[in-house]
Amino acid sequence: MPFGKYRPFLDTNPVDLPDRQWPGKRITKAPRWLSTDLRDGNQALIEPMDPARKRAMFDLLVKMGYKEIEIGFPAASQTDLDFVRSLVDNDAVPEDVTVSVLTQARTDLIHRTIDTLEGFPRATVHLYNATAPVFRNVVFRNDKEATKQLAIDGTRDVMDYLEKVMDDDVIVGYQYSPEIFVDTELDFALEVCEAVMDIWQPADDREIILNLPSTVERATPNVYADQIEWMSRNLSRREHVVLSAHNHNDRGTGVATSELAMLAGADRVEGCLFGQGERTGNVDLVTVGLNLYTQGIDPQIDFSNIDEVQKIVEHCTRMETPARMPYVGDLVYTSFSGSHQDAIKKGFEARRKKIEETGDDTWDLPYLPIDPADLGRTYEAVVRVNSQSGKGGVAYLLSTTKNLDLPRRLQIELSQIVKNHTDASGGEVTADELWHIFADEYLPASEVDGLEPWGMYALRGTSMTTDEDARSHLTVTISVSGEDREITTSGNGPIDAFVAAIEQLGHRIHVLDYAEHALSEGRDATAAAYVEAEIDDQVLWGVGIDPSTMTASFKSIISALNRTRR
Ligand SMILES: CC(=O)SCCNC(=O)CCNC(=O)[C@H](O)C(C)(C)COP(=O)(O)OP(=O)(O)OC[C@H]1O[C@@H](n2cnc3c(N)ncnc32)[C@H](O)[C@@H]1OP(=O)(O)O
Ligand SMILES: CC(C)C(=O)C(=O)O
Repeated sequence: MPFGKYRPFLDTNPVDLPDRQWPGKRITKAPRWLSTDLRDGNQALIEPMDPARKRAMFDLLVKMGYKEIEIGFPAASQTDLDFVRSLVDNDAVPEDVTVSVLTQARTDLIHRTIDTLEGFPRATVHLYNATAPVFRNVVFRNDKEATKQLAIDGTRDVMDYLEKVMDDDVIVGYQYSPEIFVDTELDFALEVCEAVMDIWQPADDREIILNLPSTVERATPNVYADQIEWMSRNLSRREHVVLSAHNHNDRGTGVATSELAMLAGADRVEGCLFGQGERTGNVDLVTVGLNLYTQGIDPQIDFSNIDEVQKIVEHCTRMETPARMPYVGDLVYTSFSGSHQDAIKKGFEARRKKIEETGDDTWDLPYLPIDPADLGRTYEAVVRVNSQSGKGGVAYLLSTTKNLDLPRRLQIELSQIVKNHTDASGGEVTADELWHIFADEYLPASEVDGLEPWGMYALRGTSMTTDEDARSHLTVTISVSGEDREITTSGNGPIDAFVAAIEQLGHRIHVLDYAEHALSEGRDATAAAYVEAEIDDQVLWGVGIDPSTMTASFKSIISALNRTRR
């Protein structure tokens, strides 16, 4: 491949900042956010949003807490213009939300854009022109002076027209973007921004937003951070400047670029939900916001129902969210692989214990950087089982879906049985399928839908008394190949007595391990019993489930016994 035709970005765009400060900084608060879903996001859609979709997107952004929303490029089309007007006509903009509209630096477009703002109590006019060399040379065929003049004239046009048509009580802010800031010579970008400020005259209560886009992402994020810090240090009237980052994702590092920009002095971040936008998209506001959240910083945005956000965005944009999309993709809280599942299962157990014992709910779970529950996701999907899974995953799934708390060696035994299935099918075993595999193997007499009862032995009835020496006297009816046999025995406890009954059927049986627990609470509680037994030289587990703990334990022995003959 002819890589020689590309040049290192820093060869053409060096940044002289040997004493850069941003690497030593920390992000401590959320930036000001601007959502450009309805503008940069919308202009990149195969099918731009219709009015109903735009309104659904706008309402979502408001509900999530975005306070600055770019609602379109009203001079672009009647649809864009009608939508802007519909927000005023329907009184849809809450008092604490400022809408923003984009325009090129062309007088007719500026006038048309400002005309659409009639009736808004507050708004931002956003003007852009390209300042980068390739645009100056190829697109505009302008030199530096003419390029700067376009920005100056555009700004003056905005101010003059606002003065002419706007009521005094309307608050109109101003945003200027030198397009492809990253490709523009830094001193020239600064010169243009200063010239724009000379016209706008930022002051107390008259801020200016200087938005410095990586319109096309072309270098590593540290280079953009250097550029932002350089601008932040060199801009005059810095206290009246809102320095804004507008990052695209062409190299796949849009999020890192915005984050480093915050370290470097950006006060504001523009982007789109789930990274919609031109080409590879604008920076994903959800990821940047939730990255802050996972550092204990309030993003000031409500992500607590991420699935609803996803549903509405997918409806509005007609774009699907990839399964690996940070924080929202279908698979991002899911582990298939054994060691991950094992660690997650142990992590959840340790967390439960820590909260019970100390009340400390600090999040510290292996492989899960965020608590899925915070985003409205359930834990159910956290662990899924396929041929890469181990005992931990299988046990986790049975524990979360059926409350079964399997002893460790039973987990190992079951995991092998499940592996045989996954190796044969090659695919995933759902929680339902896992339950069927488990029930078919360990609950031969179960009434689980779709399973045929099987096994030579079945428990039909029991009656037990205990004498004053605590000896158990048991009469038990066991079906043997369809024929009921009543056996009377006694022992040092119910299990001992039941083992004696099994021995009367001609088996050698020795109980190695036993565990039981309640599956549910209350008067109709059910119990699960697990037994590991050596029966006629085979060592294996049995499981019993019954409202009576004693019957559950007998069923577990019958389960193991049947399994020796399967
Ligand atoms: C990086 C970004 O995302 S910027 C936003 C981009 N978004 C969009 O373009 C979506 C909306 N745009 C549109 O609907 C149309 O482009 C319109 C209505 C704004 C203008 O349409 P047209 O008048 O047909 O012009 P067209 O889009 O072809 O623009 C190219 C002309 O505008 C000039 N131009 C481009 N950008 C700017 C600007 N920011 N300021 C001033 N002039 C500009 C070009 O130099 C070119 O001039 P020329 O015709 O003299 O060569
Ligand atoms: C208009 C500007 C901010 C833009 O969208 C870009 O440069 O990507």
